[in-house]
Amino acid sequence: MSEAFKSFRCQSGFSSPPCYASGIAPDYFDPLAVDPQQAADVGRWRRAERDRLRAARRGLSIAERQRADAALSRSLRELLRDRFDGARGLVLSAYWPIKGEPDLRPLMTDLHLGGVEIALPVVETRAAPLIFRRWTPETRMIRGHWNIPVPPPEAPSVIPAIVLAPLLGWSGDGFRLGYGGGYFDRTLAALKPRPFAIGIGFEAARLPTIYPQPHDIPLNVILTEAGSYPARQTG
Ligand SMILES: Nc1nc2c(c(=O)[nH]1)N(C=O)[C@@H](CNc1ccc(C(=O)N[C@@H](CCC(=O)O)C(=O)O)cc1)CN2
Ligand SMILES: Nc1ncnc2c1ncn2[C@@H]1O[C@H](COP(=O)(O)OP(=O)(O)OP(=O)(O)O)[C@@H](O)[C@H]1O
Repeated sequence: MSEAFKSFRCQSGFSSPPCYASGIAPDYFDPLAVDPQQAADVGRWRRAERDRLRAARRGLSIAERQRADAALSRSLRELLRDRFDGARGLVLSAYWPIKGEPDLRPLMTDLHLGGVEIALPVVETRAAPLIFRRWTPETRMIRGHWNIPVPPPEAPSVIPAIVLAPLLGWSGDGFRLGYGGGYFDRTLAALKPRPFAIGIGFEAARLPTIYPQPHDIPLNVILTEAGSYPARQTG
């Protein structure tokens, strides 16, 4: 018996299949459950869409961005007020904008001053769930994986109740296309209880579908500069 399997043995010493099943993490994602040909086709389509969407986003003017950032900040504030009583005392994971993502940093500061605990995602281990570190306007950021600015290791690690997920692409049924690392899906799959996930993106990045795969987890709501799309009531 391999070392890995030994650790799943029942207390009683029996090693029946149900016993193994109880030892497998409920968020385990089985790559063999996916048709490899279909997964390869979707992967190719997603890579092409990511390139197209990144180019389209680069084409937005400064004025269009500023209008979208202001509209998104307003509707996020309203959502937090209506659904979370303002989220005072809750941990909200935001993001440090890269590659033309909507910039909500002024709102991060306002929320912090209003008593919301702000965190930022950090890739600490590749191809693993993200961790989250506390951010305040005084935090001195360092360069993390992919050069994304992140809080330093001294910043306390926290578990968010609400997570903002920047969208490269999105669909009306609540699915997200990101940069292809699978980080948000892994993180939402691993966190118990699952945080309330809010997608933040541009209206123009809407797709008819992202061809959801078994690992894709829909967001609870998607906000764009043009509206709010309630995908799921709870996670
Ligand atoms: N501003 C911001 N911060 C964020 C995210 C985000 O989308 N936006 N993330 C949201 O998740 C996490 C970082 N996401 C990442 C996603 C992909 C790769 C990456 O290495 N991409 C490879 C392709 C990977 C593959 O295809 O397997 C590449 O583009 O070369 C890195 C970080 C955490 N922080
Ligand atoms: N829960 C999971 N467990 C294991 N692997 C996963 C999980 N979720 C996603 N992945 C892997 O990550 C890869 C990329 O996923 P996907 O195309 O959905 O990325 P993405 O959501 O656009 O990326 P990101 O969230 O980093 O911006 C998938 O091919 C999948 O194999």
